[in-house]
Amino acid sequence: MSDIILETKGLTKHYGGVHALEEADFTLERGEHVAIMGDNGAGKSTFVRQITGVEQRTRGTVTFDGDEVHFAGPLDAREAGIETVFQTLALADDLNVPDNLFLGREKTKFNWLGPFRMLDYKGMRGDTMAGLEKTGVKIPNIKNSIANMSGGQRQCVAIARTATFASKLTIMDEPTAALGVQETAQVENIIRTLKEQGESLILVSHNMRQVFDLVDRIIVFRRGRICANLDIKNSDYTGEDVVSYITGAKTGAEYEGVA
Ligand SMILES: Nc1ncnc2c1ncn2[C@@H]1O[C@H](COP(=O)(O)OP(=O)(O)OP(=O)(O)O)[C@@H](O)[C@H]1O
Repeated sequence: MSDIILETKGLTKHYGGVHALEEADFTLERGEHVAIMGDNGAGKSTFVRQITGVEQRTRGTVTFDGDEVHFAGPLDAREAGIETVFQTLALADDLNVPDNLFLGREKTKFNWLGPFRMLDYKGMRGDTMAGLEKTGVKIPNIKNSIANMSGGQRQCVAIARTATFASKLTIMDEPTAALGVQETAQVENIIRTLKEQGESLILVSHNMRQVFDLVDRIIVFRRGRICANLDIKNSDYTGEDVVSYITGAKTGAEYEGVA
């Protein structure tokens, strides 16, 4: 089994004349936590959308868990083992926690009373509880609809999907952007738990403290291109260095010192 869980080569996305993503070469090792940083409009979300099947790339390759992949949509990516927590949470307000977690991939069981399969509510509740426990998320009552939960709780539910489905890669696009201090701390704790469990993670974030706290490596995007690859665990890069790459004051750290 290769140590690389995700690799992109020459990944490019043009929206008409807008070159949102240009020739992105990127690798993520199994169990590694990498942050993607960059100014507004730098191409971070575009990069995530090409990996998660939300959009079809203009060109380039994506290799996931050893296979070159062309996801037709987000469900395809999910089935392959990529769980994404988007900025817009993609949770259904009127549904409860298990229904949200299993939306689009409901668990069914054989119905002895008829010829059809039926929804396995008990099984889904059990798996939900296990997923929440694994990530340390505390939700008072999983049967409550999502609409009655705080922003932080909702975010935790979205993240708990990762543990429930034993995904191979979690991608979070600014998971704490809309959260308060306590809720942010809760989400960050879950990310630490995922690290301890060996989960691979891509974290899109503007929060320098958070990134230095949580990840092994920072990738900086600028004007659609990867302009820096900074191994922050094994070097003395500072937040100032990262800002210099984000603004373009510094250049030339693409895949420096990393295979
Ligand atoms: N559907 C689209 N159609 C046309 N242009 C787009 C589309 N989506 C993104 N863009 C453009 O592509 C560029 C990259 O956008 P993207 O959303 O990836 O940036 P970002 O780094 O995620 O920014 P932010 O931090 O603000 O979320 C921007 O110039 C944006 O206007």
